[in-house]
Amino acid sequence: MRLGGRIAAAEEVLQDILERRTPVALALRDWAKAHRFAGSKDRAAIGNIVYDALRQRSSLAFRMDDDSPRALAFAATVWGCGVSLPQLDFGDDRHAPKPLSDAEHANLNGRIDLATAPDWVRADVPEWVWPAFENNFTDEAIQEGQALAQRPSLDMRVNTIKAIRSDIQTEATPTILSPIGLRHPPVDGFGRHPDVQSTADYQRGKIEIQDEGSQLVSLLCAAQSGDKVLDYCAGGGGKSLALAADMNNRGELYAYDIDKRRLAPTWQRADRAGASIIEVIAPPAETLPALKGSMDRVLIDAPCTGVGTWRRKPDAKWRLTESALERRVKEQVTVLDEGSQFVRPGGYLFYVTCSMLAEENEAQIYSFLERSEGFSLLSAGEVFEERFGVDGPKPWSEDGLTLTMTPASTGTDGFFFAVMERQS
Ligand SMILES: C[S@@+](CC[C@H](N)C(=O)[O-])C[C@H]1O[C@@H](n2cnc3c(N)ncnc32)[C@H](O)[C@@H]1O
Repeated sequence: MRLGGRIAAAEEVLQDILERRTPVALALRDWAKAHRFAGSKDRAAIGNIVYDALRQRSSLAFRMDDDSPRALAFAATVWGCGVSLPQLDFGDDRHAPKPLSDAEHANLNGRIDLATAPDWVRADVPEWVWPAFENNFTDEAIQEGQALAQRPSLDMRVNTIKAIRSDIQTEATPTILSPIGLRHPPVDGFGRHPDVQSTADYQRGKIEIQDEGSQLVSLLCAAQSGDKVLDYCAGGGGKSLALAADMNNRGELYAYDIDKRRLAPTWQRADRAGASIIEVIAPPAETLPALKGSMDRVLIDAPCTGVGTWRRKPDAKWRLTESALERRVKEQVTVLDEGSQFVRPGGYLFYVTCSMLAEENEAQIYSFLERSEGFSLLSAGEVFEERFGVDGPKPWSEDGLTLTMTPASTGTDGFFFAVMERQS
């Protein structure tokens, strides 16, 4: 396919996403199925235009004075993928979109200054979420929003049950904070990340794909060999696998989730990683109640809005609603109340979200501490410095105790982390 055909295809996919609310990955897959002639480079280029358009939807629409899929596709091609204006002369390409109008041309040439846009537009954060961002990040709120609208890196965690970082055959470079992370930087232009899953190291379980932020929160749980640990919202087992490695595959590690289907890949993933200490507890979870009050560590990786992952799931940013946020907040209350019952006196409760909204984070922890007896909040900042040193990038901390990692501050996905000790 030539450039014109790729832009037209991106426009079609964006239309599907914006008008029919189709999730981005599904829309791209459906398009590829219906257009089998498109090669892998075409699919990558179309994907980049579409993802960039969604990441920066409000600022691109402002600069184009138009929020149509066509305007977004052209804007993302130029400002996201680095295509120059003369390249947009499609000549005889009959699959190309119709030629640019004078106004479109002028806008792509920078006629409208983004500096004149409202802050939420410059930050590419939905207008209704913006007050929460400003409240959290004050003078740096625009920078934080903009960092969430950039392309992400592809991070891997070295599975220390099977390998050390220097064993891995890769062009990826060591991550700054995580001592067991490797990173492929964000791709440029129409590029794509290497297919990590087809490498021998991946297939032998030596590496997992896991954002550095997710690695860091798992390491911050400081799980020790021989501990009894419960991963209460284990999902597909990403953090359970990281905890098992940190425990040197010794001890007891239970992976529970209310959703059986989400848990399902965990058995196979644990097998590949050699993480034999993971015991999956799937609903109806008859063995779960017997664990109450006996865990050294309980991790609650709570259901959340996923604001911190907007770089990877930019369609979720524009789909998020206040009622969805309210639902998540209620679920967080439930998982905290349920999961905390498993901590033994003297044990630790970890609360993690991949959100950057105080309502799901600090506010959730403070309300838990008020309604439940026997837990006290410890300083996650001290643990962070102990594990990752004092010289590297620093997360945010509103209260000096909990931590919020963000793309702008730590170069990771956004993650909130709090640690509490159960006294009695
Ligand atoms: C953020 S995801 C977990 C991701 C996972 N820990 C990982 O690292 O891949 C949150 C999970 O919480 C689960 N969940 C929601 N309500 C729950 C409840 N009441 N009890 C247990 N799990 C719950 C969801 O099914 C979802 O899989």
